[in-house]
Amino acid sequence: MSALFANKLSQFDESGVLSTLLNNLDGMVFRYRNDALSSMELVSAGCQKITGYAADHALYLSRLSYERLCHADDLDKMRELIREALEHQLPYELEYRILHANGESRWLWERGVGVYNASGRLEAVEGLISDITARKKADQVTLEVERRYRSIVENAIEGIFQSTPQGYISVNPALVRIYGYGSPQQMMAELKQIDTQLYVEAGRRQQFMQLMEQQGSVTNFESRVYRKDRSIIWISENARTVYDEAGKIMFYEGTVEDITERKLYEAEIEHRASHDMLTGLPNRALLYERLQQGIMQAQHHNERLALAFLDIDQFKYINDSLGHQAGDQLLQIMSERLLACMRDSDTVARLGGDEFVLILNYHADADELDSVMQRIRSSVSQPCRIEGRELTVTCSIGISIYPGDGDQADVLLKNADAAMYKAKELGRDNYQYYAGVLTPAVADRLDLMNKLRIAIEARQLALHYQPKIDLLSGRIHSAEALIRWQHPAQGMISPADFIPLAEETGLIMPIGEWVIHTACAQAMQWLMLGHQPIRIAVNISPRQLHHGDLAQIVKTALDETGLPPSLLELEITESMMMHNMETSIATLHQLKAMGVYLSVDDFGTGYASLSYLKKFPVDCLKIDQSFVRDIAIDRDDAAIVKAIISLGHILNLSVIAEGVESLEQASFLQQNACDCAQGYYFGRPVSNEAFTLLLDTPAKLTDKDLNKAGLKQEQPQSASPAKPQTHSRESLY
Ligand SMILES: Nc1nc2c(ncn2[C@@H]2O[C@@H]3COP(=O)(O)O[C@H]4[C@@H](O)[C@H](n5cnc6c(=O)[nH]c(N)nc65)O[C@@H]4COP(=O)(O)O[C@H]3[C@H]2O)c(=O)[nH]1
Repeated sequence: MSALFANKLSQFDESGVLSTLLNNLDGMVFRYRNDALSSMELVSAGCQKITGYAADHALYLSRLSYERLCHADDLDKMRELIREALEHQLPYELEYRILHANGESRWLWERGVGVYNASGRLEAVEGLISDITARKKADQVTLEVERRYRSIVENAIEGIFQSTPQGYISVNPALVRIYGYGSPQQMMAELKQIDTQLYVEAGRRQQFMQLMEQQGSVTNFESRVYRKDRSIIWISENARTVYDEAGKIMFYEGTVEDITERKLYEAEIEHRASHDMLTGLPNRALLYERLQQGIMQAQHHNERLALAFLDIDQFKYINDSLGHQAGDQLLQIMSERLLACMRDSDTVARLGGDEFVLILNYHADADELDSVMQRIRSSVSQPCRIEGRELTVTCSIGISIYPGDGDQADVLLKNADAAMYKAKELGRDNYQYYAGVLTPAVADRLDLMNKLRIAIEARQLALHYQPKIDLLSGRIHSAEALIRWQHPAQGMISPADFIPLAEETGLIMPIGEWVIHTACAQAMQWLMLGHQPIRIAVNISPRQLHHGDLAQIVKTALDETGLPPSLLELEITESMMMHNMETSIATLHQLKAMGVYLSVDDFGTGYASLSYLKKFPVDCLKIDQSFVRDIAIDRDDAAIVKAIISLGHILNLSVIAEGVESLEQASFLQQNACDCAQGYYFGRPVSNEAFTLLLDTPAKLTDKDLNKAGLKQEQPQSASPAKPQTHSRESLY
């Protein structure tokens, strides 16, 4: 310590205790007089550390000298503050920067107080100065962190908020934008009742606060909210509760994301999955859901529910004759009309095609339902303009009612469908209630239809084969494939029972395709096994000829199985060919061009005439079994059969008779130059295994048989049969 400083101190502290204390202080104690130079009376040793200069340095002979170390920017403020405090006899406190002897800038904190005499005049100023550089730096860092934080908050794309149960305490510009306000201040001032002003769903804010209280946070809390202009958007909130030291909730803070676009997209995807694209109506999946809900509700309230199955009567005709676009337009018009007839709480769904299903919440009596059905019928049958034409259609409706007609969605639908079918049977353009229409016949039919739907996949269908015999050689010449349905519970079901149903429901398309493919594969197998070439005949139904792509299906089957086209025969009834003649002729020409063999089935039962027959590229006439049955005893039938044989030969067609059950019938046909015959007499339809065995064994129509009837001349096996008739007989290839 310098001599000067020690001297000064000793004036105050004779014992030295005070000077030791002051010099050990982590700061610098000072006292200067209130004279012209502000002469220093006391500066403690801390001066060295704080300023880098020794306390008794000439510099400190006056306060003014000390002030030269001060940062120019802080000096005036410092002086002014001290002057004002002293003038009012108050202590002062200030912070300023100085230049340390080592060239560094330091922050100092100074606290001073004036010393006044009895008359109140300022005698001296004394005080303490400490180095607060470290704290200032820390403050700076804190400030920087805060600045950065603020910048993140201000510039975030997500909305950020702090709120209390009473309202917002801070919000960022993004949130202000999301909620459509002008500024954070405006938003916080106007949006006071968050629960009612913001959330669309009542009680949503309470749920938010409850979760915050229970879990301390919420994640992806999705809600619909009102913007300032009352438009509605979807938001997702993530927030946490901030507690004070005592564990009391101070506020909630969190982020808000506008998820409206995502929600709209999700809604669109959901809509597509549950609605029909053409009409926008609920589809089958949504119908089931609504129906199940409706049933539950009706059950709960002990009410009834009506389900109406509606089918547009002439739709197929319009679709076929005017084209799909016209059909689509008609369906759109119909769906709008149906919607207009229903209440908002009811459902109109489209199952596909021209089938609509309506769910009616049905509170009142049957009259109410009747009047709705009348309204629907009259609305559907109003004329509509499609592609410049005026069209009028009608509809058939079947109605089932919960709980009387079923308490399961499936059952109600099935029963409404049955009732609709009844309405169709009763001449269309009417509606029928299920109760009362379910005759055993209808029930059986529905049952059969449902079973048939799964028959192919369940491998319950099989083909049996019936031989067709060449009457000249007595040998198997070809085979007719006849479908068999082996039902696990019901046993063998006759095609006569299910083929018409399959035709009506459209199931004939997959079934028919399966038959063609299986028959081709079988004939090819026989060929591969080394048997003589056996032509396989397949029955074609009207829908296959008129609505499917028969030529393509046949081509695919031939390509896939490798069967030569000439070994495939298609049997088409004459009535089928007469209907929709132009399409029929075109399809038959396509098939003929491929090399497929074509026969007219059930010949003689339709309206075929010579002139028509000439137009069709057919190879063979098949005389219907109703004429064959009595040829031996009925002269008329015998005459008809003879005439058909002649007619066929005149047209250069082969002729076959079906339903041949006796030797007499076979003899008659042979005598009258019929080329082939088929019937129980020669062989019943049998399984493929049995038919393969048949091919290995001699023909049933043995030489002995034919000789007995005086028909057959013995002929060597290898020799080709003589041609007794004048008409040509095509070769198998
Ligand atoms: N009384 C008597 N009947 C005989 C005799 N010989 C054969 N039949 C039977 O007469 C039917 C001949 O077939 P269809 O006239 O085409 O009549 C067929 C045909 O229209 C249809 N069908 C059968 N299989 C198919 C198929 O795969 N596709 C299509 N679309 N229809 C088929 O079902 C009808 C009935 O078939 P099936 O019950 O197999 O009955 C067969 C056959 O078993 C006989 O000597 N006497």
